[in-house]
Amino acid sequence: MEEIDHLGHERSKIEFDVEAMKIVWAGSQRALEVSDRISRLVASDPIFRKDDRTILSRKELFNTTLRKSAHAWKRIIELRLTEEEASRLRFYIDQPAFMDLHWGMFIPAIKGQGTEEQQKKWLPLAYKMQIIGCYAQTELGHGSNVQGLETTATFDPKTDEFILHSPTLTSSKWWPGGLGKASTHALIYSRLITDGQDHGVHGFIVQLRSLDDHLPLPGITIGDIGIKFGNGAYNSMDNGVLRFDHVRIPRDQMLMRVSQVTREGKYLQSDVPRQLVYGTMVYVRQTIVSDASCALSRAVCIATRYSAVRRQFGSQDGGPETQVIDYKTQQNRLFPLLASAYAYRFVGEWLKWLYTDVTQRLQANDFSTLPEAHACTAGLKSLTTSATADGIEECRKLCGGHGYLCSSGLPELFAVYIPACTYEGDNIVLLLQVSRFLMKTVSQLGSGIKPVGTTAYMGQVEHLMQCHCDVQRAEDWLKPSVILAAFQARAARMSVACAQNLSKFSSQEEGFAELSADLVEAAVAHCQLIVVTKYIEKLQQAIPGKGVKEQLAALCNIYALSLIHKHQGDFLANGCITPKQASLVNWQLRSLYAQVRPNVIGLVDAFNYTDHYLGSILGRYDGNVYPKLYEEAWKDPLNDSVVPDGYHEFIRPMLKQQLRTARL
Ligand SMILES: CCCCC/C=C\C/C=C\C/C=C\C/C=C\C/C=C/C(=O)SCCNC(=O)CCNC(=O)[C@H](O)C(C)(C)COP(=O)(O)OP(=O)(O)OC[C@H]1O[C@@H](n2cnc3c(N)ncnc32)[C@H](O)[C@@H]1OP(=O)(O)O
Ligand SMILES: Cc1cc2nc3c(=O)[nH]c(=O)nc-3n(C[C@H](O)[C@H](O)[C@H](O)COP(=O)(O)OP(=O)(O)OC[C@H]3O[C@@H](n4cnc5c(N)ncnc54)[C@H](O)[C@@H]3O)c2cc1C
Repeated sequence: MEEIDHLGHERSKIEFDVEAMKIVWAGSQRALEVSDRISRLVASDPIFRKDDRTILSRKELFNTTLRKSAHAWKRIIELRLTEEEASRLRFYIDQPAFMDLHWGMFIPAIKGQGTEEQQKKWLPLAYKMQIIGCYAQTELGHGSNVQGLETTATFDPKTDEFILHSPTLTSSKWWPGGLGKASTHALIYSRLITDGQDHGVHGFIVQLRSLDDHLPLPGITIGDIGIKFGNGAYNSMDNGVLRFDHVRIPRDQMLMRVSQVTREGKYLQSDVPRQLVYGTMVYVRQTIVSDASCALSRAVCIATRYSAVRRQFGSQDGGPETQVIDYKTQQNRLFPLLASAYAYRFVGEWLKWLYTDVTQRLQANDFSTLPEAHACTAGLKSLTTSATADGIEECRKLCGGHGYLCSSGLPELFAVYIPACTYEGDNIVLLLQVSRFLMKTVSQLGSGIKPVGTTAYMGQVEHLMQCHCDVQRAEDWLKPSVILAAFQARAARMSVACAQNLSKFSSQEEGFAELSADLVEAAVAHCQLIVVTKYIEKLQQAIPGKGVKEQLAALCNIYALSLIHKHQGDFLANGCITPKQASLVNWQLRSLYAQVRPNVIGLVDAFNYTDHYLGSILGRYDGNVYPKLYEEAWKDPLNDSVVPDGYHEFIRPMLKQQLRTARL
């Protein structure tokens, strides 16, 4: 039987080349080919099914994690997948697992902080999965404050070993993914003590479990920390707890690229900055920005397709009701999220370039761009994950009641995504790092040090403090120079205001504590400017395909103008725009919504997500929502029997008792 495309009418209206847009979204023709091939491979393999995840018990769910990970590894070997293909495989399997931490943090940490010798010893074992590693930094008592970690690694010159110890309950390692049940090894961040002196936090490779029977090694207490938010979701991950009781490891298991301990127990610091110990977090924060575009685009794809299928009110003469996507309020909530998904994609691409550049410089002992890389990764991780978490929840609401069903895919996506606002650095703590960087930049203005990179705009601070926005008609808001000037003026004015207010305090520390809410807002303004700038720069490149650039430009304008609307308090209070110009933003936004409306199904089709990956009845490619929702309801285990288990024990006696009481 021929399949009906319930969204066919929508697809017939699309004004741009969707296939060309798929290439832009994927990054290149080759990346699209890899993504497409691997997503189909996953979708067609029954071991990777995920439609039952929300009803499995924790043990069953974890068992599927193990099965899927082992099967994925088998396929990687059999098909000789490249690193890129293997990473796509993990992405499309779409189930958080210990493998993420092994490949995503354990290996990068050894690469970034290990000496050549250490890399030679450990990386081949890790690459062949002969050991499984995790990243164990956070403790029960400290996560954000890394310098406050309490686990100790004390050098014993007699035996040439470090003794790992957990001196307090709060020093127990707590949260590391993969630690609870799967890992054989961990990168333990602990205080280095030599000759009674505390040298602060350093990384150590520690074996936790036997490679023969997986039992914990002597002196090690280890387990899972318990069930987390939401059904399914992040519960496939074995986040763990770990305590050491005087566990000995050889000296050469301290990662020694940044600093070394000699055979005699002497502590040596190399030229490499200490902050490199935090390097793995910079790497992962960068990947999290691209991940945000994936999570948001997934939610937006579901909400957009469903909004085109769903009809409510507005029927005239028995004709069809209005598609909810045609309500301006729906567009005003949904289209800025669609635009944000594209914006985060492009800023993620740029951040990847920045990270690659800083890594190459570090290898050549050029550390000059490290502060900028830290501020950008911290700030953009914070901005994009907060907006994505809120955006997923907004998409759920955009789908009305059906969005609350697990079969919409949105509750699980929300539950699995929201910890991104916390892991790899709490989002507020990270924004405070950005504001520190901004305050330093402002304090150096006029000292001869020219601001570069993402703070280069501060070089024109005098102009930015008094310039006026050049908008008279709504269409003027479409000029990239006008948008950039408004965002630059807002960011510069907010940072300068914070710096001026800070100078009123007797100490910098007191000022930072008192003004931290304002500092966070200044950091957000700076990060939004980066996203807008990188999107505009993307549009300056050649982008092939009929109508593709026009659609991307419309989305860029929607992204920027919806932010101006949302934060108009900042723009107005700082005198960057007038109330009249703020109202022209809304006029222009409405016109942009009308421009993209016929194309929105094409813009979400361009993500090229399979129905398996989306995991949503509401977001099905064919829009065949109602029959599938109806069918799905009958699969619920509660519907296995017509009369529920427990009827005779609980319902019947209640009913009978009421009957007796009524008769009395
Ligand atoms: C089959 C294939 C599979 C493939 C898999 C592929 C990919 C998967 C990828 C990844 C997995 C992704 C997700 C998995 C999910 C979850 C994992 C979660 C893991 C974790 O959460 S790990 C723990 C993370 N913890 C944190 O982020 C803690 C946050 N806190 C900090 O970062 C710091 O403590 C702090 C807040 C920055 C403060 O540090 P402190 O030492 O006190 O510093 P300051 O005094 O404030 O600053 C001193 C100085 O240093 C600069 N600085 C700080 N941090 C950095 C840095 N990271 N890099 C460079 N410089 C830094 C700071 O700016 C100051 O500079 P000054 O010039 O001002 O002195
Ligand atoms: C799902 C998940 C997976 C994780 N995986 C790992 C892992 O693999 N390995 C690992 O080592 N860790 C992991 N973590 C731990 C994670 O990195 C930390 O939880 C995170 O860094 C936040 O630290 P915290 O819990 O100490 O929060 P806290 O710092 O205690 O935050 C609590 C509140 O205090 C506020 N706050 C804290 N400091 C300040 C300040 N200076 N100024 C203003 N406000 C402040 C925060 O904004 C927040 O609102 C994971 C966590 C989660 C949730």
